[in-house]
Amino acid sequence: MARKKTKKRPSKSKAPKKQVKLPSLKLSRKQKVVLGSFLMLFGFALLIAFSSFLINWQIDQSELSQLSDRNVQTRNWLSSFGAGISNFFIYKGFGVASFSLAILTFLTGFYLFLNFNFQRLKAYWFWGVLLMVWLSVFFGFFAEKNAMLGGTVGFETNDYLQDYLGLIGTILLMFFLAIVYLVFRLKITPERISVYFKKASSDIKEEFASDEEAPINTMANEKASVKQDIVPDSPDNSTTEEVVIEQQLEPIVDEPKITSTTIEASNEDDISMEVETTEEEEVSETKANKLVEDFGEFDPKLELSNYKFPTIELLKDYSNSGGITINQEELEENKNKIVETLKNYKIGIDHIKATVGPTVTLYEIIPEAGIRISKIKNLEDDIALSLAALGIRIIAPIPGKGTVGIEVPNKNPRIVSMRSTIASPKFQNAEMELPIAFGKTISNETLVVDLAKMPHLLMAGATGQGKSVGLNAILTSLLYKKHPAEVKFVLVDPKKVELTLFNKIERHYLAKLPDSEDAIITDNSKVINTLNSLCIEMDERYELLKDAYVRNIKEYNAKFKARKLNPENGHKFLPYIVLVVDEFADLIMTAGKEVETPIARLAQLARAIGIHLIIATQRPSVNVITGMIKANFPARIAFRVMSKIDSRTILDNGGADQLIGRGDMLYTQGNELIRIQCAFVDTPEVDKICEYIGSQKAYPDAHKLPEYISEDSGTSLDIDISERDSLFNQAAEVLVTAQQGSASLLQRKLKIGYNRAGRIIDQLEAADIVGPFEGSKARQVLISDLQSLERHLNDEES
Ligand SMILES: Nc1ncnc2c1ncn2[C@@H]1O[C@H](COP(=O)(O)OP(=O)(O)OP(=O)(O)O)[C@@H](O)[C@H]1O
Repeated sequence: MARKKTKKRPSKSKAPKKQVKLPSLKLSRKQKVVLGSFLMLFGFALLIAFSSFLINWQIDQSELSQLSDRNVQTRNWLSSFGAGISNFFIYKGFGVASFSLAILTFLTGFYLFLNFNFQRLKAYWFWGVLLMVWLSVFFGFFAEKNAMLGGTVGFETNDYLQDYLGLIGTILLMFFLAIVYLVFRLKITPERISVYFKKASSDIKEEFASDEEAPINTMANEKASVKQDIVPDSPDNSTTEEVVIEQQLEPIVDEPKITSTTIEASNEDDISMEVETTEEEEVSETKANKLVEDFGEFDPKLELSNYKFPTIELLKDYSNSGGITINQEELEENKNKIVETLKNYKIGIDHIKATVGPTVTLYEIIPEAGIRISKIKNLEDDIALSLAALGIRIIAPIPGKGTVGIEVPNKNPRIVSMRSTIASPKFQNAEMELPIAFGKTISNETLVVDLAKMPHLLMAGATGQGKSVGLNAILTSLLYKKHPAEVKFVLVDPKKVELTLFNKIERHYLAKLPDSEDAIITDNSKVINTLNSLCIEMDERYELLKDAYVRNIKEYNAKFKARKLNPENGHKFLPYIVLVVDEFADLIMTAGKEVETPIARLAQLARAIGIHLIIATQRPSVNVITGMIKANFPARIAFRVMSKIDSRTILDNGGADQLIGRGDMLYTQGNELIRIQCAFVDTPEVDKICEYIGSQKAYPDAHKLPEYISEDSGTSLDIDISERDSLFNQAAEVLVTAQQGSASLLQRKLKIGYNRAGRIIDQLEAADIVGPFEGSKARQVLISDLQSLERHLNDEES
């Protein structure tokens, strides 16, 4: 199997190289302008020549053989040149379909002139040329009436096809090719056509309905549409093209239904009484189903529907730097050494088996009957010393197997390329929320894990042992699998160099505070605001989940996609948020508790609502990785560390001090330790990926995190009664009457948005009217009735 793979690789890598070479012909901006102008004018000239050829070709034809003669006069508007080139393309070539060549040439010039991304142009050429050939063959059917229509290519190809397939066969083939074009290029499918017709008919019905009952315009008849201006990402951003995307977000009516009955008076003295019962309508399944039927499921990716995931060719193939070579001599030598060493300690071996990994080989030993494994375990250090090689790790016993494992580093370690892990079927077919391809295990299997299940990751390793490469591997994995609508990164990089490359994908994948300029946070003091803002985001998301009666982000998003949640009530599609903190030790040293508290809070609570933390540190000392942090980060990665103590701090186990560095790592998700060779992704590769993503159409701005007002200014705002929301008193009355401290109740009763309701709740908390946030439960209301509320507010004012 492994051999097959290595054989395939060279052929795979050859094909893309050809593709990459084409655009690598780098032109300066000036050259592009000159060449672009030339091509535009040339395209225009072709258009003129072709048009005039259609009118004058019969007259000019006799002159064609003597075009080089200066005295020969042609009728073509571009004279001999026009007549010659048109004859070549139209008469001898593709007939009238050749006009597409003129248009494509013009377009190429236009793209060069304005320095647009060539990605789309390639598609124009591909489909344009195909369409030209098809049209030419199609017009070949009419060659007898007008030979000019299909040109020689059209006529000959048509003739050739008819000889083999007959007229009907050729027509069927052409029809089939037309379908292929419609489906792949114009994306026309039966479902789309039926949705279009259904929408048209419902629009007409609505039109009639609104004419008849114009005044009773209920919410259900209104259509909420999201309009978004998208700035195309030309490298210099000099031009702005406005694209309007409309997505039907029809609200689901959940207004209370009021029914009233009247109890008539039985005799004259009696008074009749009207009884009103209010019944809250449930979110109707059928209504949501109908919306899904009409408009399809909500598609969060629609805004960037043309987004293309980075291609595997952007990653380098390191497979030639070694391949899996089984060095028999080395294996034999190590085996003998192990057998001899153990013999010195009077441990006999029954059976020994070797598994060759990318950087280390695992020798699995079954000791002779009667030898207790605990004996080997006690001799662990002595055996390691006797084998005298860096990176030896003894696992006694291997969990679940009852054998003893000795890991010995290979003389020629192999680089595990990111390309090979990304291309592995395990990663490609991973049905995970946030799949990460870490690298390869000792048995050469790609290890793919779900960050969403971890749910947070702690990473440690001495300097230069592969931590930054590891972080890049994680981020790269997510970039290869997740659409910009599905995941956002918050990057904290005090070293200011490691993560800056990701700046290029700011408007696709990064999230930042509303008032900050840079998405990547390099200033420690700003980290505190961001962490607190994430806590607010977390609280808001919990409220949304509670309103939607779901337990986690996955269920919430599924419900939102099925159009069962009303965007008018603040519901929205929630992307996952991955917070990456490089050099956590540095942060703790400068900011201390202020950072630790929100991190611990996020780590404790954020798993259900899709915020995941990855924290990396060089110094895994106990004052950096405190008990509170450790307790909430069950998933840990250790690259090589300098001491056994460090290894114990990070893994609760030794072993990380025995690693060999360069991406050799131990991974645990709470139970056993797995030794992995981390996938290697170099800075230029990450740069290329970011460049590829960054050059595509983006969102107008980075994803906005909620605004965080730091504590000092926050309390002054709350204490300052004059700055309270104008609906503050009304809101207090609503909550005290209902005895329920929920933002969604305020939204419904006061008809306000989610953010405003959240702000009012905060002000109510500051005024001691409602209690603090309690996770999934509603807040407690601290005042029992309206009279007490009035007294409370009066006391405050005086
Ligand atoms: N997975 C890997 N495979 C092969 N070589 C690696 C791997 N990871 C790291 N290396 C090698 O180790 C070098 C240092 O790695 P890296 O920059 O990730 O270290 P670091 O732990 O982040 O160091 P620092 O903490 O100082 O930033 C790399 O330049 C590379 O040559």
